[in-house]
Amino acid sequence: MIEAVGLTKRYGAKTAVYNLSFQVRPGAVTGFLGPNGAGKSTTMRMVLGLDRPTEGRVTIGGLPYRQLPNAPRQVGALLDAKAVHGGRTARNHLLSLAQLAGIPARRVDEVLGVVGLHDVAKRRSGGFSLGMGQRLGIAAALLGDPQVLLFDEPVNGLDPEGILWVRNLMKQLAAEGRTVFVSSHLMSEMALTADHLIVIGRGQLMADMSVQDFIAHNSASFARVRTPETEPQQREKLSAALSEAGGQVMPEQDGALRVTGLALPRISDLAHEADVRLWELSPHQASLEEAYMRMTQGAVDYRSTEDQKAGLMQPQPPGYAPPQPQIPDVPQQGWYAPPPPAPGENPYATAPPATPPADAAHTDQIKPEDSR
Ligand SMILES: Nc1ncnc2c1ncn2[C@@H]1O[C@H](COP(=O)(O)OP(=O)(O)OP(=O)(O)O)[C@@H](O)[C@H]1O
Repeated sequence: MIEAVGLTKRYGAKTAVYNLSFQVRPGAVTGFLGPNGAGKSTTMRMVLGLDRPTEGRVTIGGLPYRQLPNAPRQVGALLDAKAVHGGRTARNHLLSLAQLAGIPARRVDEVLGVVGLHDVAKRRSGGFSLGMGQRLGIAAALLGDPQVLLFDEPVNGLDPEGILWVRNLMKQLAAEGRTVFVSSHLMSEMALTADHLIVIGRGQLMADMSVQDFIAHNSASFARVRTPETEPQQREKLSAALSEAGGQVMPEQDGALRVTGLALPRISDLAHEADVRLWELSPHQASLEEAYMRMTQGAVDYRSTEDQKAGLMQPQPPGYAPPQPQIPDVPQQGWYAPPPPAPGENPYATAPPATPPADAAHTDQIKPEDSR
């Protein structure tokens, strides 16, 4: 288990990570999410003893990384796939790492097979594509058969098949009982890969909860209602009637109304009573990506001046507290090669969207999009 307590890192006047406390448990994939500059890499570097915390501490299995006996056999990491000697072959790169850590050479060939680089093992890594480089970095992380694995943006530069492969690899490693900590910008990818999420913004903890709970808390449902564009007074009339009945009504960019807090049949009845014609009345569910963007909106350092989603930030409801994670007790298994997708199978198929909770229909300033 990785445990951070009050972790803080300052670079001069810049606070990269502030008072961060979390646990990353074995037997699960924990996604580490945050916008650019949120402090994900800094946190991972502190976990790996590459940066010293200004305050607080972070331990792996109860010890700081630097005090772990034979650390490369206990902890594997991919931080920067480009940090390799480009003049060396893939095999020689891994061999040199293995020798430093006292790992037998046969393990090098094993991990080359696991990441699918066996055929290019004798090629210089300097000529590798971004995706091949990522695979080599993952091979290096797996070399010591470690119980704890950290991956910083492992799907960067990978094609869809590579992304699916990484997704399966992470899940398999966790199913073997390992601790898997993976950073990403992409909620959509993490929602498919991770069991648990730690979200940070400007170095501070914003959420620490299971993916299931994140979906339940954030996939709020709402209705879109549209009246004839030629009769704006109808829209005003409907808006007033819905608000009076306790709904939260917000205008959408295309002239429709976004309504939360009222069921669709009730909206229909109220429109009928107000003698307002409807051109659209449709159910929608906020996407997880939007919920994540809303959560981190106030903590984005770098934003385009064209940003369409500015102003979508909503505070968490009063008394909001993330629930404790539930980690499955998965027995340790041996090594494996992740199976390729079966012929004809859609390798990009996703899990069905989760059902929102009954009380999820609260005010949400987000765009109408379905799916996770
Ligand atoms: N060595 C350093 N010296 C000064 N500032 C730093 C240093 N390393 C990181 N920072 C700053 O700390 C903040 C957090 O950076 P970090 O790289 O940890 O974020 P991140 O979440 O990994 O971002 P990204 O998703 O863009 O990789 C940023 O503002 C960054 O500029």
